[in-house]
Amino acid sequence: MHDNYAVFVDNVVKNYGNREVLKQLCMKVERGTIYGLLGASGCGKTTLLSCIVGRKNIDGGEIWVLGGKPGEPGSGVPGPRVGYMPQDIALVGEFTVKDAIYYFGRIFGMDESLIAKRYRSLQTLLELPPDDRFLKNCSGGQQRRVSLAASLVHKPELLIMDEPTVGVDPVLRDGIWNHLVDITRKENTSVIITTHYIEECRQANKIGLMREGRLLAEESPGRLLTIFNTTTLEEVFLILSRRQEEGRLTDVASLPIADDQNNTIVDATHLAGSTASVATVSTFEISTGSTDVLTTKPKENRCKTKNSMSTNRMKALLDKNWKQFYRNITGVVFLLTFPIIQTSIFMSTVGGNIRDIKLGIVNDESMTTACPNFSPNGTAVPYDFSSCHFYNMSCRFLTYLDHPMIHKVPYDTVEEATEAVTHGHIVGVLYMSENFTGLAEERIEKGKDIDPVVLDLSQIKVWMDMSNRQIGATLQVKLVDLYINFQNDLFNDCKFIPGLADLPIDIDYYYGDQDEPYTVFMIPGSLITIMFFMGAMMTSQIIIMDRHEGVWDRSIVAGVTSMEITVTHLMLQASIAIFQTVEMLIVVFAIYQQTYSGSILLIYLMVYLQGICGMCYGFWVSVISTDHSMANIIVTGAFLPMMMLSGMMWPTEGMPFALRMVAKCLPFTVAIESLRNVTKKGWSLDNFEVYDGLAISVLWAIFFGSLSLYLVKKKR
Ligand SMILES: Nc1ncnc2c1ncn2[C@@H]1O[C@H](COP(=O)(O)OP(=O)(O)OP(=O)(O)O)[C@@H](O)[C@H]1O
Repeated sequence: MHDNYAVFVDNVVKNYGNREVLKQLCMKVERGTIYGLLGASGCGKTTLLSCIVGRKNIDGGEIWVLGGKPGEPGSGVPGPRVGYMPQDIALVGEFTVKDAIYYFGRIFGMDESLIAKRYRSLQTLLELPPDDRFLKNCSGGQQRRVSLAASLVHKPELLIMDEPTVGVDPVLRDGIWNHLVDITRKENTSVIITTHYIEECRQANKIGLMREGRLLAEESPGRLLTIFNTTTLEEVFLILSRRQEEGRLTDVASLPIADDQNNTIVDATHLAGSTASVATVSTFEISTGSTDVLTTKPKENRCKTKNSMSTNRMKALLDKNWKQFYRNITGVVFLLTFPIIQTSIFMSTVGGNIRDIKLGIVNDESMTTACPNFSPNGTAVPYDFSSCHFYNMSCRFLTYLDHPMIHKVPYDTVEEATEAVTHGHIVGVLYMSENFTGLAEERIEKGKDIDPVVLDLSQIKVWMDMSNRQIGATLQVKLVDLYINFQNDLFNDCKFIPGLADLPIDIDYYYGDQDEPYTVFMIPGSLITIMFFMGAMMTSQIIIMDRHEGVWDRSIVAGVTSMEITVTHLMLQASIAIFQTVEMLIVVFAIYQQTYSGSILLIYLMVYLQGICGMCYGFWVSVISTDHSMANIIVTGAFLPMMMLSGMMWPTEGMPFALRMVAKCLPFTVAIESLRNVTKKGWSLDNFEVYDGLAISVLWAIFFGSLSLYLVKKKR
């Protein structure tokens, strides 16, 4: 029975949360007819059409389209048997008029010459703007006409249009209606059209008057006018709406039902006393009235509707994505310069040598930090094999503080200097006592027999402001280093055994060295996090844009699969990521001349895979987000915790055990460690600790990708 109808809607219920929008709605659209769906804004027309084209799931009842249920084999949707013009323009702003029509033509599997032919005829029919005009530069009405042309290009069996004539010139509107009448007659096309202009529906074979999720009546316009004895459909609608308010809607069911065998349409225009479009309507016969048409088998598919991935559709999608990308110059500039800017900023700001730390000097021995005319020559004089006379040791030591990191600020007293620390003018105070030289000599002379008071006074005292730990700790380490240098040189002058001044612990380095800047530790983390979050941001934004513009839904109705859309998006972005990865590596290893030990190809692969992983994560974010703002919040909100847990700034060994285990499972904790193993240790894929970094990127990419595809299919 359902085969007899283009669309058969049976007791359909649709809820948005607790709100019932479609209430046991029934609707029958015979093949080869025009069905006008009328109703006030918000009554559920768009929802009903979305359910018919399979973009929204229903909560009750059944829908049959061209003999099958939407989304199931044998139905017309999704696929080229249906032409769908949604309420929104649902086209890519970066498309030209011609691109838009060709995009859908290709998706529908038409060959280029056929698309060209159809395009020319639609151009004339719909007075389309010039070929090369970008849609974003077209007026709303022009965009709507292009959108209509896109739904007509493949001559579908069923045409579903959500308010196609809004903002269209009356003459052109009349032309569109004439065309619709023409294709229903000549090609047996079935048409469902919603409109706010109730009276234009006089040319429909049947109209459905919809209110608050229900059809008040479903009848030919002429019969409605006769039954209610009115001159306009507006009046009919008003009468029915009042009856619904009064709870007398049952009366509608008792209306005389249109005789299916009645082949002649009532001349509605004549009844209305209007002259508009008389010719078309009065001579038009309902082709669906005849039994043979009602039972006609669906037309054989002119275009293939396979659900598997199709090369043609993939090509069309890739072409669309590419045009969307390169015609958006701001986007291109951003995507290609962002990695360079980010990496350069990181390299220039993190781990660099700290300079000019203000250190207060109180030197009670010489009463000045300048130590005028000071020369270290002759300040350490050996006089036997085990002794040495010292002169002006405080000045000698201060010469070692002539280092770019330290800016010496002289103070007369410790109190003054401490005051300066409390006001943040300096970060520490270094003090040497009045008899510093003598005490230093005694300290060396007496060794283990030294008086503890002398030992204490012979020390260089330093008070540090450690509120900025990084500066305080750096200065502290530097002071110890400089003191060891000072003592080594001193002992050398005294002809003591070389190395006596060294710490009694000899540290050698397998990988890296003591002076390696902090930047080196951070590089793997920064490369991986920049790449990951750039991929996530790029993908989530582009996919959400596609969804919001309605291009995604429209393409799906046209027969494109979610998998094809996703794969083609990822293909383009993965190509962009190839360049972005190259740029980042050039900045780090060529411009900033950081050294690396392992294979550069492996380094490249590890960073690149994190970009892919980020893209899949971005895809997931786009699926669970309702809009750009939500996606931004999720991506940026996750950035800090993931970065903290990644061990890029502080080793994971510093975390509680349970948290460390969680951190290790995240996408880039292990990946960063693996990358560090390659860059610093030169390890290859033979080492599990490199291999696991690659594996975790791939596994997370697969996880996010599959989860997103599942959610996309489920969420309708
Ligand atoms: N995704 C959604 N979530 C929740 N409510 C929704 C959603 N989409 C639509 N609605 C609500 O469902 C009702 C029916 O909306 P629908 O868009 O189908 O109406 P319509 O008749 O097409 O209106 P219009 O002619 O203005 O487009 C409206 O009240 C709308 O606010």
